Amino acid sequence: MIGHEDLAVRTLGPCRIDSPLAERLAARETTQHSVVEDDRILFDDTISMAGVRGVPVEQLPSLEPGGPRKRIYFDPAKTRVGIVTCGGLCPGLNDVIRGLVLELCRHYGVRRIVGFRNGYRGFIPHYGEDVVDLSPEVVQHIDDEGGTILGTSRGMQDPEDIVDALERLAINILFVVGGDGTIRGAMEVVRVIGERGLKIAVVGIPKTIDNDIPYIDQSFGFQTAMSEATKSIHAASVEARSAPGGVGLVKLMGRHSGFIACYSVLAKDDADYVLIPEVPFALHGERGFLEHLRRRVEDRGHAVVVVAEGAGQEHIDEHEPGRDASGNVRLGDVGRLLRRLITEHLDDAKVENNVRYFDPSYAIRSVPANPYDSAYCLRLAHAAVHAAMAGRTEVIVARRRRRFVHIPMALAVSRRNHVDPLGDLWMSVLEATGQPVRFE
Ligand SMILES: Nc1ncnc2c1ncn2[C@@H]1O[C@H](COP(=O)(O)OP(=O)(O)OP(=O)(O)O)[C@@H](O)[C@H]1O
Ligand SMILES: O=P(O)(O)OC[C@H]1O[C@](O)(CO)[C@@H](O)[C@@H]1O
Ligand SMILES: [Mg+2]
Repeated sequence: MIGHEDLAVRTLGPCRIDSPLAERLAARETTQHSVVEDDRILFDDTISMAGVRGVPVEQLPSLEPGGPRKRIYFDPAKTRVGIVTCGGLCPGLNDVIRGLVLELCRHYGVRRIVGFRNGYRGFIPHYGEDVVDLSPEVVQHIDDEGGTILGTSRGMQDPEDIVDALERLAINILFVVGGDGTIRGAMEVVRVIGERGLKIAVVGIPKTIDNDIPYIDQSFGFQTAMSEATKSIHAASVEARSAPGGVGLVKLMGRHSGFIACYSVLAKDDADYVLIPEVPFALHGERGFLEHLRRRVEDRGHAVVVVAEGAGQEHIDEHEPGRDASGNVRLGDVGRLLRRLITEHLDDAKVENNVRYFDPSYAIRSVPANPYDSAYCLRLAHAAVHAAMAGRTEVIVARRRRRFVHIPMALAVSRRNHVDPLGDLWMSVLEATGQPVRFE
């Protein structure tokens, strides 16, 4: 069970400097829409969960609220900031970079901001990467484009080398934008910073189109990515309905978590089956997926199947599970497997079929953020700047139950966010598709 110690946020030291934002904060109080800096946000959100702890309300586990502080740790005029984006692309990365730079410059008066190129390798001398000076002029319109103007990469880098680079450039604050791997990397950087007795804040803005970071409502870019995915589901549905025995099969990203598959199917409400990593399924047999699909095609003349890339890995025998440069497991291609098996199964059963396979792949994550995600990215960037200027370190900023909070990095990587097979989301998917609870 999560306790106080899991939620404690590290700070570099006392905040002794008046914030340039102090005047704006004078009239703030905790309301339904804001939480003042010395209040706390309860971790549990049901009476039953809070009740089992059996402690008075002020002793319940709680999170530090995000947002501006009246007094800050860093002197803006003497603060130098670095920004890095790591891991896979995600809509909104440029919005986050832009938001960080604008908030730092315009509201805090920080003038020296650099971007490191191509993820953590941008710190390492032998790659020969330059650093990019980031100013409001440079970032003003970067949100019109997908991707990240800084570039990104996978692959391990030595945290000692990273901290060497921070020291060489006299960086006081490092913002890391990335997923679980990036946050683990940042924790290593924090460890070395501590060993060298440096006062450098490291603040993360969590990024993952898979939505697999825990304890947060939803990661930025997810809404854009799932909206893009609905286009392929629509196309699959049109193809399926337009051919005898039409089967539209769509494979979507989602290594360990099937959120994109679930939400895009709910948005389109055209799919008959959703297969996700969290819910294993049998392929063969009377109650297996293939036989159910055959009946559906015979009854209705067509079907649409959406599969998350991490689903059904146990069915892929010929696959050698290698790892990518960051150590992430390389998945077998469940989409191609299903395309073959569905065709064979319908052929064997003498059911006329036309299987159309869609793999939108990177197309869902390389687009610019939609307006909702852009606004979300900007607010996360603001929260990250407030946290860092107040000397918070080894934290990510996040929105949890619609409140901006600081979550210790260790907690953010302590587990993965999954679609709960017993939860509301999966229930909604089952209702929308009409598929059985299990294929067994
Ligand atoms: N276990 C780890 N320990 C230290 N650093 C790590 C670790 N895993 C990854 N990193 C660092 O973080 C970077 C990004 O990690 P990774 O490629 O796994 O992407 P990610 O941040 O998890 O994002 P995505 O959601 O796209 O997977 C890597 O290039 C590597 O430098
Ligand atoms: O960019 P790469 O290394 O091909 O990684 C693809 C993976 O990255 C993710 O988009 C997560 O960032 C996964 O959904 C996908 O499996
Ligand atoms: Mg990852």
